[in-house]
Amino acid sequence: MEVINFADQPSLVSQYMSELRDVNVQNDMLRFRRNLERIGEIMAFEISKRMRYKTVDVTTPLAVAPCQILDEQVVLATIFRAGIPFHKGFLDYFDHAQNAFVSAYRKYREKENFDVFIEYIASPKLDGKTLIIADPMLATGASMELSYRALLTKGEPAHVHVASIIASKKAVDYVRETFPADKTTLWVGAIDDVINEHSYIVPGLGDAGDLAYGIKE
Ligand SMILES: O=P(O)(O)OC[C@H]1O[C@H](OP(=O)(O)OP(=O)(O)O)[C@H](O)[C@@H]1O
Ligand SMILES: O=c1cc[nH]c(=O)[nH]1
Ligand SMILES: [Mg+2]
Repeated sequence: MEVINFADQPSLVSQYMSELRDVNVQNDMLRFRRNLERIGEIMAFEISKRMRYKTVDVTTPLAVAPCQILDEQVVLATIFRAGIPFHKGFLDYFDHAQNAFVSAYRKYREKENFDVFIEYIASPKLDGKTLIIADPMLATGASMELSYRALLTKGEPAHVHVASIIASKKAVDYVRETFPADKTTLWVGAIDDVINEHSYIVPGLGDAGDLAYGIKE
């Protein structure tokens, strides 16, 4: 599995990442959501460079111009709730994409132990398509794996791009073990070393869903 880490090269993504992490900036919910979106836009553009294009003739007011257009059917999947602004960034670039939505939530058995439940899925058929699954946080990797398995009930994608903003080292290894190596690419804004006893990424950024939409009960 190929892993592309935006932290390996200087770019504006680093600036947006610093604002997402910063306790003095991240409490501005509008900016927090917009930064998730902006990183989604940039990742969409970088992923688009790996896609297949075909040449078509386009009529301009003066003549016919040969133009390259996307020759893959993209499906943009996301995981509620923190995935929503990140997904929007992708959708603003892949405007002809189909979309899939999955809900995954942690149900705590006790303080430190939880199961992840998938309750909702809405997806088009996925056979032969390019699936991008966008979720800003990849902590244990459980939500991503279970969402992917739920999506596989809708068909077998030709390629899977897993897009995340912060991944733990453990989750990168987990995705490597559980996703098909020959047709998965993992895109991340940063990889952090630690996940704590509550399965939060450290240093991470905190609870992405709460920061984007407000604290839940
Ligand atoms: O890799 P994991 O250990 O499964 O954790 C990652 C999940 O945690 C976050 O969602 P959360 O469950 O907090 O729900 P939310 O988006 O509603 O805040 C995040 O958006 C991922 O879906
Ligand atoms: O660090 C983490 C882990 C899971 N979910 C989050 O929002 N943040
Ligand atoms: Mg959350």
